[in-house]
Amino acid sequence: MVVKLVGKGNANILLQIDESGSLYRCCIKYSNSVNLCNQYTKKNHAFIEAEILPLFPRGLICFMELVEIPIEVVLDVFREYVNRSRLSGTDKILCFKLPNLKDTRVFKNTIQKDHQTKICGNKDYSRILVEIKPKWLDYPTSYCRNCVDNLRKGRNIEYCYSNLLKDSTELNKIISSQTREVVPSQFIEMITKYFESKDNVLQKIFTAQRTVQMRTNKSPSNGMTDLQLLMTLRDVTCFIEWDDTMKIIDELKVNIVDVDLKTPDKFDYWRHSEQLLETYPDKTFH
Ligand SMILES: O=P(O)(O)O[C@@H]1[C@@H](OP(=O)(O)O)[C@H](OP(=O)(O)O)[C@H](O)[C@H](OP(=O)(O)O)[C@H]1OP(=O)(O)O
Ligand SMILES: Nc1ncnc2c1ncn2[C@@H]1O[C@H](COP(=O)(O)OP(=O)(O)OP(=O)(O)O)[C@@H](O)[C@H]1O
Repeated sequence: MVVKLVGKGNANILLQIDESGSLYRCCIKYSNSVNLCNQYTKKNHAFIEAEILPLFPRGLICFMELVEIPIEVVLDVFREYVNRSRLSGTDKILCFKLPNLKDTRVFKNTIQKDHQTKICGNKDYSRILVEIKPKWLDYPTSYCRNCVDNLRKGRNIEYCYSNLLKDSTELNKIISSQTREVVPSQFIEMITKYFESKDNVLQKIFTAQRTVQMRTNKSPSNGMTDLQLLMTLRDVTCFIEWDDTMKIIDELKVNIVDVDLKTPDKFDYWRHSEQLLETYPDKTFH
């Protein structure tokens, strides 16, 4: 099978290399060295097992298996992102094998899309996939970190997932009226019930963020490690899949992805962002 690039972020590419229904998520963080990418992937896997999984109910973090693949298999795509890969003396790529949560052959219709929310549907809208990036649900500032950050980045996003956590009517702003015209009413009913429930994914992420924040306050000596973990929890993506056979909210397929270890070299970026946010004149409170 021809290797296909099915997703790309700042630090990873997602490849389809077989018909198994799985994807291979390869690190491209270190564009000059496959070895460094492999070392990071190994460390990242250990971090996810030791630090992330214990913070969440079983099954909520997307299942990821650490696997090795021969570099030849993916070289054609991979070499566009990681230079000199052949010269690094490495013949294997370490990556995560994970289920494909957004089969683009199925979810062909993009119904709504902005930086924090994507809603896609299959041909007849009997399956709907919602992809969200909720960001900072527990924030230490008096102002809302998400809203002010979106303002300073020039994004016109008029809702906030930290608001949805407190008030389920925020969903009226998140799911647009055009979307409501297209998707089945059963989907709207179920997703509304889901976000009204105390067990929704936002509550779980909030609890994880709060747990780590409190631990940091109690023993600041863990400083950088806990900050890295906290920043990971503030940058996750969630997939929520509905189909028209589902009767109760527990049947929704919910997965959290992108729970990668943040590296200490991001510290200056975080400090700089914090300064920009603190001095940003237009604050939002809720
Ligand atoms: O700090 P922020 O809020 O700007 O978050 C960055 C994200 O910005 P956004 O959420 O889109 O506004 C940013 O997202 P985008 O690239 O803008 O889609 C990344 O997720 C970045 O993480 P990393 O450097 O790829 O590990 C994120 O950096 P981290 O702060 O999570 O390290
Ligand atoms: N399991 C999955 N199945 C299908 N698509 C996925 C899956 N995981 C992620 N994606 C898609 O691939 C894109 C990039 O993947 P990912 O978020 O892992 O990259 P990243 O480099 O970590 O991103 P970022 O730039 O946020 O750091 C995501 O935005 C998402 O749309």
